[in-house]
Amino acid sequence: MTAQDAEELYVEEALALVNNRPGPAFSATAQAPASVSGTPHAAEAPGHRTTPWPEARALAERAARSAGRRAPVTVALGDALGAVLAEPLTALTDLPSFDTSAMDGWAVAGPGPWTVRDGGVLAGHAEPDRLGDGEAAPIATGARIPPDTTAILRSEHGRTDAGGRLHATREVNHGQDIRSRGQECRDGDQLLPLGTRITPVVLGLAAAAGYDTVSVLPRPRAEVLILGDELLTEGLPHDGLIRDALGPMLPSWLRALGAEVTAVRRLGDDADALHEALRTSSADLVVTTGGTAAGPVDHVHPTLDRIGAELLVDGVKVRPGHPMLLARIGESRHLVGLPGNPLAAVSGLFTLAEPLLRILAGRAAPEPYALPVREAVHGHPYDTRLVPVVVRADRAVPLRYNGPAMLRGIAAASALAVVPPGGARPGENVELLQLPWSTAGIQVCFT
Ligand SMILES: Nc1nc2c(c(=O)[nH]1)N[C@H]1C(S)=C(S)[C@@H](COP(=O)(O)OP(=O)(O)OC[C@H]3O[C@@H](n4cnc5c(N)ncnc54)[C@H](O)[C@@H]3O)O[C@H]1N2
Ligand code: MOO
Repeated sequence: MTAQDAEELYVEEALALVNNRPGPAFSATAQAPASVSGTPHAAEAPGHRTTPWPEARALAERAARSAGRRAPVTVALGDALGAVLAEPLTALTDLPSFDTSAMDGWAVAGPGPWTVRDGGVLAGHAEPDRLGDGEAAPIATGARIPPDTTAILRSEHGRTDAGGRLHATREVNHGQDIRSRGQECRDGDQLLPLGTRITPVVLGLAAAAGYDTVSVLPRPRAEVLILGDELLTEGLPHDGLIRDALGPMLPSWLRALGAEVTAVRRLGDDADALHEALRTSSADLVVTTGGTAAGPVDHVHPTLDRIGAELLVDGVKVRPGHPMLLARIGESRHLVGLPGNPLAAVSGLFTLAEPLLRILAGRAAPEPYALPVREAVHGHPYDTRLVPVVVRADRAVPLRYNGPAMLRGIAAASALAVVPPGGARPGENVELLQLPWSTAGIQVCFT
């Protein structure tokens, strides 16, 4: 271990300990460990060869762009949620497609009182008979308007007299409560531009506008390889073995980022199995967990070397997660190596997987979002920190239990705060990376 490694490990440990001292939930202590000052450091630690955090994200975007534009695919509406429109959504019909009643009541012709015709008009029925002047017909919301109707009288605004004639209890304006054909759009109008993310509402609009299928950008296919002999898939930890926390977490997270997850495989610490998996995978993105550091069974680097991969990012100036990596492993195919520590893996998801998948999936970048921190947040001397926070009264409140191996903080968080080297003072604005499912977020989609 070099002196620099020792210092970095010390800083990590110190930060985790400081944040884990007993205290009220959702509070961060303002007390810094002895070696970590709150003063921003512009300088880098000597010998640092890793990529600055913003640059790592830009490199991941660039890697995805280099993969080229993928041919659109046609999918049934039921399979389109979360995908991105490859063509503008153009109305295939007028909406409404016929003049229709906006209310339950009577279709009336001319001024009242009216003679009420026998037999009402219901939604989905054939075109009703023309109304004569002074005539009314009971009508349901969504039913076709009889020709020569001048207004709809709501059921609560009409009464019939002893002679069966209908009187209005309110003034009746010409055309009232008639939704006329084409009010929302005309056949051929552009409803949504190319590149729109398909939300549940977009599915509804597409169906209303006559679509059975839509043309979308194909979802990038992602395969997850979980490395580590120490991992259990069930039961309690025992004898130095621990539960795999990433296998249950990553597939749905990757889907939320726009990927189709084709496989989740557990390979242990077997270098040949990893080699074979990388050699034979056809996924656009392979995500590995663990094995990124330089330990005796950390096989990711040697295996990338063995398959002739090009390392685009080899370590990032971010805590946690600094050993994360990005490599090109084939024509338009990439690998993101997430560190094994679970919060470090989350950091890798935000730093490398999110930008890469966002560009591959054709999604728009999230709007930059910043809030003041409620209290001081310690910084790393040289690296960016990603710290789980909750938003309370327009302040980002740092959470405890934010050590690299911990998920307890982020499980309660709505965002990760991007804390610059040197830290953030109380009230200082910090960028927030929203969790895809956070209530304040706009990107909730797990399919
Ligand atoms: N000499 C050094 N050692 C380490 C450094 C370093 O700079 N020099 N960095 C440390 C940091 S920071 C991290 S992060 C880890 C990254 O290690 P790896 O990516 O090689 O991950 P592993 O060694 O396989 O595992 C680390 C840790 O995480 C646990 N783990 C792994 N997979 C899972 C999983 N699916 N679910 C839950 N926990 C998992 C594993 O048991 C280890 O405890 O390296 C440090 N070392
Ligand atoms: O700090 Mo490591 O980067 O534990 O994630």
